[in-house]
Amino acid sequence: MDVCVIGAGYVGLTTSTVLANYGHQVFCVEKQKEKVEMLKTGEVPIYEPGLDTMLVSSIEAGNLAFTDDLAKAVKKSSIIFIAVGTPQNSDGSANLRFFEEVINELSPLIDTYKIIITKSTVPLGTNEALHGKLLEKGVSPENFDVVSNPEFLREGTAISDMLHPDKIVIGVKSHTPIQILQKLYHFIHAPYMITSLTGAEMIKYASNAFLAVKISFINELAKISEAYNVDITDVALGIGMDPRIGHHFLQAGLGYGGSCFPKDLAALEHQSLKMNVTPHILQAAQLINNSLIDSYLDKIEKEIPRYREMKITVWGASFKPNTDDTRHSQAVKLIERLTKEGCEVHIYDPVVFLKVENTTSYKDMYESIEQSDLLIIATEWHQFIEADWTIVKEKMYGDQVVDCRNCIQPYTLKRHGLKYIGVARP
Ligand SMILES: NC(=O)C1=CN([C@@H]2O[C@H](COP(=O)(O)OP(=O)(O)OC[C@H]3O[C@@H](n4cnc5c(N)ncnc54)[C@H](O)[C@@H]3O)[C@@H](O)[C@H]2O)C=CC1
Ligand SMILES: O=C(O)[C@H]1O[C@H](OP(=O)(O)OP(=O)(O)OC[C@H]2O[C@@H](n3ccc(=O)[nH]c3=O)[C@H](O)[C@@H]2O)[C@H](O)[C@@H](O)[C@@H]1O
Repeated sequence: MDVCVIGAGYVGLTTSTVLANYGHQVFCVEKQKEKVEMLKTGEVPIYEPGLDTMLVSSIEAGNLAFTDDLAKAVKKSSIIFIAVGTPQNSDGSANLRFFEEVINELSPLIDTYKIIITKSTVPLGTNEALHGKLLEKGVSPENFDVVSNPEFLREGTAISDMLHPDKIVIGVKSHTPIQILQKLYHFIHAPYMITSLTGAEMIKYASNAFLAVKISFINELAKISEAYNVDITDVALGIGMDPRIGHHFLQAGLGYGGSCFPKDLAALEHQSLKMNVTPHILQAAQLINNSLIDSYLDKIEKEIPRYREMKITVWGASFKPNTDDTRHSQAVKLIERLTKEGCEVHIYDPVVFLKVENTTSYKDMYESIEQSDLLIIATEWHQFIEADWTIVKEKMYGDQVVDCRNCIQPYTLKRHGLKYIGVARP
């Protein structure tokens, strides 16, 4: 099938590459010219394991092309994905500027039947409004169907998540496009969840909100557990054994970040308040998440009152392991706070070379801890969990390690003469 994907971010690139890899003819349209030029040579602007190899082989097979020419791509395609960003406005609402720009550019180009699929996460009612707008702009109703097909991939495992999702959510106004979508996704074996356009939008927000609430729940329990000298990792393991609860998203620590959870919770809260519904749980989840950096700083101050005069190394800058994305990264926020407090901050991340004023970034993990008084682990990269603690002990001046992700066994550090500070890990 001939497909046009608008937006070459995480979602657009993964969608384009996977569809092209399974035999579809894909045009990926990106408005940033330098990004297009880079992608044409097979260079991927983001760190996403496995994406570069699949992208290059799709280009070589002649199934994937990059362009900034929307008109050309739309003309050749019967299926159009919108995968542009929907960032956060200062009042918490979703900013639909990019989405609306696409609709304005797209509508005059629709002169034969096209399925317009929204992959971007958009507020409730956006796809209904899109349908109305296209009619208003004079697009013939026979020439299009709008589909809301939200994406559930995670950064770091984007390809595998897209190939093996637990469901495909399809929001429609009419059943006409469903069979075509099933053909498009012939290589994915997952149940279809068919609902209304707005139902699909809500499923997407609800999924992210539920996962974020789960994280804030375990972080609240971690605070209570700490007060009672209970190990939160035991609690997470214990409650997770109940299949109704499950083990996922019960890792206590510095909280959630990234390009989606913070903005999607804020957007859902905004949509809820707009309808005079107070979203107590969503508000509490955000409140807890926003308190976590302070909690760790209080903890550090309690254990090491002179920490502001110290040389501190932070391991981790990305919002989670296996990505170079630092959008809304709790690690970066922590680094910025430490710098503001006057600490001398040194940083190492396996893929991010962070540039923050008054900090020093390193390309070598062990070099970054030379003569450090304190080591803070802010992102649970595998390299940190598997660190050689003998080297760490030798190189550091101090002996304290703050594990903001509860990702290291306390006794591993103790065995090497290092002091472990986690949350609720007696
Ligand atoms: N990042 C993720 O893991 C996931 C993101 N989402 C949602 O998918 C959407 C996209 O997210 P990302 O891929 O992270 O966004 P992104 O911000 O990384 O990439 C969006 C791309 O679209 C391009 N763009 C903007 N306007 C354009 C236009 N008029 N024509 C052509 N290209 C244009 C931008 O230049 C940018 O390269 C968002 O709504 C997000 O909430 C959903 C699931 C996962
Ligand atoms: O809409 C989106 O963009 C995506 O948002 C998340 O994916 P992602 O942001 O890539 O990352 P996650 O693995 O969900 O982690 C999000 C944040 O939660 C934190 N987290 C996760 C799990 C946990 O137990 N504890 C915890 O603090 C991570 O460190 C990270 O900062 C969702 O998991 C995806 O399903 C969704 O498609």
